[in-house]
Amino acid sequence: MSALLEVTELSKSYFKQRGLTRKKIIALQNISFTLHTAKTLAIVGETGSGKSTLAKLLVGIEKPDSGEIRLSGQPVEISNYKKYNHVIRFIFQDAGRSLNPLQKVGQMLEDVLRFSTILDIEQRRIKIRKTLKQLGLLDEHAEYYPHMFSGGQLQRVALARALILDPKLLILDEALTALDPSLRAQIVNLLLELQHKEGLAYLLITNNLQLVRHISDEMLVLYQGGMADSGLTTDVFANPTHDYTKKLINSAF
Ligand SMILES: Nc1ncnc2c1ncn2[C@@H]1O[C@H](COP(=O)(O)OP(=O)(O)OP(=O)(O)O)[C@@H](O)[C@H]1O
Repeated sequence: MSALLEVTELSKSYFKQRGLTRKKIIALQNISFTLHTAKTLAIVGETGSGKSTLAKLLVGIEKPDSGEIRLSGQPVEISNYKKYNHVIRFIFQDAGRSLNPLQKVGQMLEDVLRFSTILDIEQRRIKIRKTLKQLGLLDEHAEYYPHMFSGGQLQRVALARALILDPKLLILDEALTALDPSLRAQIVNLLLELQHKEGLAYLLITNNLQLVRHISDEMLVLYQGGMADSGLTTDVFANPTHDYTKKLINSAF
């Protein structure tokens, strides 16, 4: 069976203008990993290590300089966003608070379905109700504006927007960081339940090592754009090889 996501030798650099010269910044260098259905891979690393760049390459916001991304065995074509935005969805830090304040939740979900599916109006209505329910929200929440929700409910709404297209992979870029611990625990439980029921895979970008140890099957530690350590989470925690990983683990526990 081929992997859900296979990333091979991915590299990306940026150029920053400094006066008259352009400075090359290597954001990612030769990153490779594999993610299987219903599994969670954590990406950890200090600020500037390339975590967000990796997420941007995976969802097609940025183009790699070299390397390959394969989804279910097929190479991803960055230009064909609509084709695979069903498969990979992205949810970022404070996603709940970045929802359009002037749009009711039902309308927001309706827009996602109208843009990306061929469902008719009745099928869309059913799908919206089903998705809200899946996330522990009510039918009437479709009529709510974002400011009418609590923090935890808002995060669920953001998840509803990400999950309504039945993706196979959800990228969570510091998506749980701003939540208080009890709310985070609730959302983590919900994510694990969805993974179990729907076979969702998660790519979790975070520096919360407790969370990494709790929910990720595998982890990849980035250091200055390169791979410092990678493998089963239990193995990396037990036998970190790179000094940065050792420091990170020591400082967290
Ligand atoms: N659009 C850009 N133009 C120039 N340099 C960039 C750009 N985006 C990222 N970089 C640089 O690439 C490197 C990696 O950045 P990236 O945002 O991926 O790191 P990160 O690990 O996600 O950091 P953080 O945790 O702060 O978000 C950094 O040196 C950053 O300054």
